[in-house]
Amino acid sequence: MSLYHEAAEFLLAPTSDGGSLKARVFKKKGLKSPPNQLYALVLETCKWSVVLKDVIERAELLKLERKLTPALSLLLTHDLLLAKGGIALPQSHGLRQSVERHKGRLTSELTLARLRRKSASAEQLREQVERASAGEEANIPRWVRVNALKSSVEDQLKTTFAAYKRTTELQEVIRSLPSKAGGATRLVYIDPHVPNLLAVTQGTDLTKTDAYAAGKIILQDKASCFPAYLLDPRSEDGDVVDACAAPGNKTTHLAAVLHGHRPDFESAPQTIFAFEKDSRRAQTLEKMVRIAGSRKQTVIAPGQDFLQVDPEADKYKDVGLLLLDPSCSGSGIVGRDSMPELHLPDAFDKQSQGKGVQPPKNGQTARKRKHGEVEKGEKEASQNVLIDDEGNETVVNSSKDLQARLEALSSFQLIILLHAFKFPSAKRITYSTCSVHAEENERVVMKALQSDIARSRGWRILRRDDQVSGLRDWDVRGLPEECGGDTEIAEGCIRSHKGDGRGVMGFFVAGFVRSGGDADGRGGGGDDDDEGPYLRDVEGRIVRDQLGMPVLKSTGGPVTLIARDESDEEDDSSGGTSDDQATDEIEEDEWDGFGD
Ligand SMILES: C[S@@+](CC[C@H](N)C(=O)[O-])C[C@H]1O[C@@H](n2cnc3c(N)ncnc32)[C@H](O)[C@@H]1O
Repeated sequence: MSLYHEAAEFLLAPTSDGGSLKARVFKKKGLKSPPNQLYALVLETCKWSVVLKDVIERAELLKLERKLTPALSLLLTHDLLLAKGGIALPQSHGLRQSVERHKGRLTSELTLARLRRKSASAEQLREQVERASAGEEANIPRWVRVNALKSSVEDQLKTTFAAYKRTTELQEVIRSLPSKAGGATRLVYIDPHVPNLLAVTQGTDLTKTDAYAAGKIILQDKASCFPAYLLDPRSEDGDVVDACAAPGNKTTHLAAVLHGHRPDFESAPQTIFAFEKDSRRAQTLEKMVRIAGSRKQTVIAPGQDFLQVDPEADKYKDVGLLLLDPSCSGSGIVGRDSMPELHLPDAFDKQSQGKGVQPPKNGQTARKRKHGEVEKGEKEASQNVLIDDEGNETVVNSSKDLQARLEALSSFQLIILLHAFKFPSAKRITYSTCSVHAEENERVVMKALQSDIARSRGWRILRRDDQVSGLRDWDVRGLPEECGGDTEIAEGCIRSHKGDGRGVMGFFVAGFVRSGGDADGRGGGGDDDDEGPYLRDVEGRIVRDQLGMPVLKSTGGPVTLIARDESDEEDDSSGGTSDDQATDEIEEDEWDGFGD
């Protein structure tokens, strides 16, 4: 079967058959064509179908070539007029000839279609098509976290984004489109909430940049950066746990925040324990941590279920902070199925007879139809597929199914949170999901706060006033009605909504702190320890001796100076050079999709 026949099948299949286009193409067994090529062809044809339908109908292609189906005519015309290499079939191939012999007519119809759309150039028409097909992704810029372990915002503005124009308006970035003619329309914006975060014009493949290959930039949605920033790990906080770590966006962010908070004196080494139950995903985590330059301080436990970890074990005795980002419904993720609306040209019999919709022939339809819309007879009932943040698909036929799925997820999420409460020295925890459902968010928080373990160990919500400044200023908060009307808890919860103009995905994060030791009188952080081991003045500044060394609460004396050995801080690059990082590229979906 040719590339075009395989592509036609995907073009016409309802999206409810197995999730996103990407998932459907890449998971399909026995394909003859390379999945990358197939995916690009179907997606691009779909984007252009609104223009190409017009071109094909006006050129009467289906009247002149009776053997061509509407789907094949779209795919072949797309490649003939818009693909660099033209139609990917031998010159003598019948399908190729059936379209190529009308090249003159089709080309002039494309020009006329462009002029009808008031586009001054082919480039402008392309921009129009991109914008029209972008769906909910049209409201999102490309978020780029500059990895403080390897680079800085200043560095990146001078290098990777040197051709970009600075703007202070996020909306301008969202509306901008890359121009092939130059960098004039490519914009960069420095985020005011999360340190080291940039928003840039969508549409440029940043995974091809040196900075990406070298781990200097990480493609991560803004909201996905909230948990590590909210947890705010510092040198005095001890070890850190990332309980559900792959693919590693937040693990590497934790390392970067820690690095940014390094005191100017030698402090105890800190370990990030990164647990990941799924061994395959743990490999991606390993790769990401290595590329990001934090492999040395991260202990990865591949295949390790966090719930099987003993909080009382000696090696976790110094764990002061935990980041929990468990599996969730993924309902806040933007662009899970980014397939644009398909516009099929009318079949010839309809065009000539002008008699309304003709019955579909051979799986073709004779009218515009939306993806996922199923012709009667093709399938009895349409199914909805819920794709979670790990890409797993669950068929959800009714609201009852959805409720059952949410119940299962939220019970697991609560168990993870209660398990984290048990770590004896823990003093701060963040809990996050990329779900929009209160069942997985505020309701889990409320149940956790009401649990026996929370009460006995003194866990409470991290109040808005006590949060890091960027998130204190973020004004989208939890739902009071889901927090039993408790505004302190609702205000402590942080939400983000897709499509609200802030350019982010749907997300939720809450922080927990301990306000006392546990029933056994064991340490814990609590208010007394919130400020860490150093003496602070009334304004919260660390008290220093005459030489500028911080004074320890425990001894009343200054910290002993040990020269920092810079060589210890070198990246662990032994695992891979930037060359192999470039070829060994992490799939973008995994890089920023699951965890977002
Ligand atoms: C939402 S994803 C985490 C995304 C990640 N925090 C990031 O930002 O890149 C959830 C991950 O938790 C893992 N997971 C689920 N249950 C787990 C458990 N009990 N112990 C450890 N990992 C678990 C899943 O395999 C999945 O990789």
